[in-house]
Amino acid sequence: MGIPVIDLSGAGTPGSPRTAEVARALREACTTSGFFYLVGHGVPDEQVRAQFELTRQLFELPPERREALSVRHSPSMRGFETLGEQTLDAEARPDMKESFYCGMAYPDDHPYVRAGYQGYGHNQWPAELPHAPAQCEAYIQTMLALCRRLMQLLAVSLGLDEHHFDGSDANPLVTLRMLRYPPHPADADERSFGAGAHTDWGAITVLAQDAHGGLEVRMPDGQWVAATPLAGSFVINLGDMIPRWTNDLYRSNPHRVRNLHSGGRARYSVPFFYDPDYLTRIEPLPGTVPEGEVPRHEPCTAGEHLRDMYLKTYGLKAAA
Ligand SMILES: O=C(O)CCC(=O)C(=O)O
Ligand SMILES: [Fe+2]
Repeated sequence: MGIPVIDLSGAGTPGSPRTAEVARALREACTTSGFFYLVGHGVPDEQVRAQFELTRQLFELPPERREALSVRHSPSMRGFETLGEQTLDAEARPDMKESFYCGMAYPDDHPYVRAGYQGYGHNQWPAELPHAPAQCEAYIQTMLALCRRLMQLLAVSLGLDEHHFDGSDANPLVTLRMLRYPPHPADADERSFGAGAHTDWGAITVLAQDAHGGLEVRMPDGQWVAATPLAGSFVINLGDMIPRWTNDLYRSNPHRVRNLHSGGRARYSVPFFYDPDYLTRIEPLPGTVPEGEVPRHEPCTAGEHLRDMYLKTYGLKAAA
């Protein structure tokens, strides 16, 4: 079994003619691989290309500048992280990737920032790249609109009203990450990864990957399958919040990265992580707990769920 391709054309807005057909394809993907390629999404190639160009520029900044803008100096986890700073798979070596995190900017007097909710706050931008803030903000808005549409299609795929999730992201908890993977070292062992095996934690991830490949997905039968780059597509996957929301009907499958196919060059990727409002309740959706059974997960808020995951892979201390 491979990673399916879903074509969003003709289903891009509520009530559009292919809505039911795309929802059926989504249900199939979400109950099996939890991953699919999305084509016909309407995001201009040029906008994605510009994000990769910016990613390259970010990692060309001198190490001392990246250190000055480290996530360690940001209460909202925005900025640079260096090689080895995250370990996604606790059994593996630290990840061989560097990244830059940014997100929607929330002002310091926003109630969620004042409450210290993880992930809400301002960004850290390098002054050397003055176009970065507006460009990333535009990309985030494009991705947010796409994810809102995907949530509508997910609702239809679950037999719910198309607008069931509308309004669940009054203060979206979204993260744009730009990643650089150095070439896989010749002396790497079986515990060396660009990104160790992990599931994503949030609701939906929209990944733009470059043409080199290197992402691998574990299918329900345990096989690792390459997410071979498909020009013009995004790789979409569900994070752990969706199984929690669907009583494990929909899957968040493990994936990992090894930069093995780039001919000794760096690999770049740009994932966007979509989560609803920090305070959105994540509990089984109507119709997902079979008659006579008890829910498989404790209810929580989206924010509580994410905070637990960050603590796990960064060894951060719990926020007071
Ligand atoms: O770089 C990739 O292809 C995947 C990155 C990833 O899985 C993540 O950041 O969660
Ligand atoms: Fe991931």
